Amino acid sequence: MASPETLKHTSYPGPSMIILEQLLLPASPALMPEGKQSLSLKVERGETLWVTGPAESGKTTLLDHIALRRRSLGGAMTIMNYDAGPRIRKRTCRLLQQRISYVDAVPIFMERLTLADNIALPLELNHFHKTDIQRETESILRWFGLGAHAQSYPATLSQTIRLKAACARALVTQPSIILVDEPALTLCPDLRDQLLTTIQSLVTNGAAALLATQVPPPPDTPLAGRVITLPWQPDPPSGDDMPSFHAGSPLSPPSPEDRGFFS
Ligand SMILES: Nc1ncnc2c1ncn2[C@@H]1O[C@H](COP(=O)(O)OP(=O)(O)OP(=O)(O)O)[C@@H](O)[C@H]1O
Repeated sequence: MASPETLKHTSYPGPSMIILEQLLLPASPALMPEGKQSLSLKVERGETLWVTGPAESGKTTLLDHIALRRRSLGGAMTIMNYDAGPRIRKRTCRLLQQRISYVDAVPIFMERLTLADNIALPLELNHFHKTDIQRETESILRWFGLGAHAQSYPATLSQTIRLKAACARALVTQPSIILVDEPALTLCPDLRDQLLTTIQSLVTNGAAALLATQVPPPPDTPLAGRVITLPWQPDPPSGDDMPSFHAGSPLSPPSPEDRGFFS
């Protein structure tokens, strides 16, 4: 099989998947006097970070920045050892986005494609071989119990099924960074538990996950991790003023060549 054009883990040997240095994010003026906050943090390989906070505290905006969907208002961002700030090259941005998956609040589908074809799309964009695409797509459809909807069109499906499909599409490539916004974590308890269990396996293999919710995760969550609260109120500096969250060893992130994960 031709090797897909992707970022191999050897190109980012350090343990940090994400480094934010005084990244300027908006927040409701009702929460932050100037309507903005400055966030510095590191997220390591094999780490889960729960991003909590009230409505309009900047959770979605933070995920959008890490997904490289928004230009930052200021500060610096490094993703997998690449400068992901305003001067990021188009090619680097495209390659990083192939390793970042985002289950956003209102997932958008190609409405003229079936659910199965929508889920296969990230594999096609990563130039996987046809037989691999078929096998991986069928596996993840089964994994998320979406087999009966495989040939349906997204517009004909309920919101829960669309969110399930968005989760399948986000995870089919076994990404290095997984971002999940609130609805997939709150709409349906069964979906939430299955999603968190699946992400836990990817995190154990070295991925990093950021999950946004208004309320902190319950103690019995299948995906334990560090919790931060927005809007960000940094502690007074004490030597190293950047909080560094070390959880787990610097494992290699899962590679797209690892087969059968969802079988
Ligand atoms: N493009 C933008 N330009 C300026 N301000 C923005 C932009 N997008 C969002 N905001 C503001 O940033 C603040 C944070 O919004 P965000 O959607 O990140 O909040 P949230 O914590 O995800 O909220 P919720 O829990 O309600 O989803 C809000 O006050 C919003 O109005």
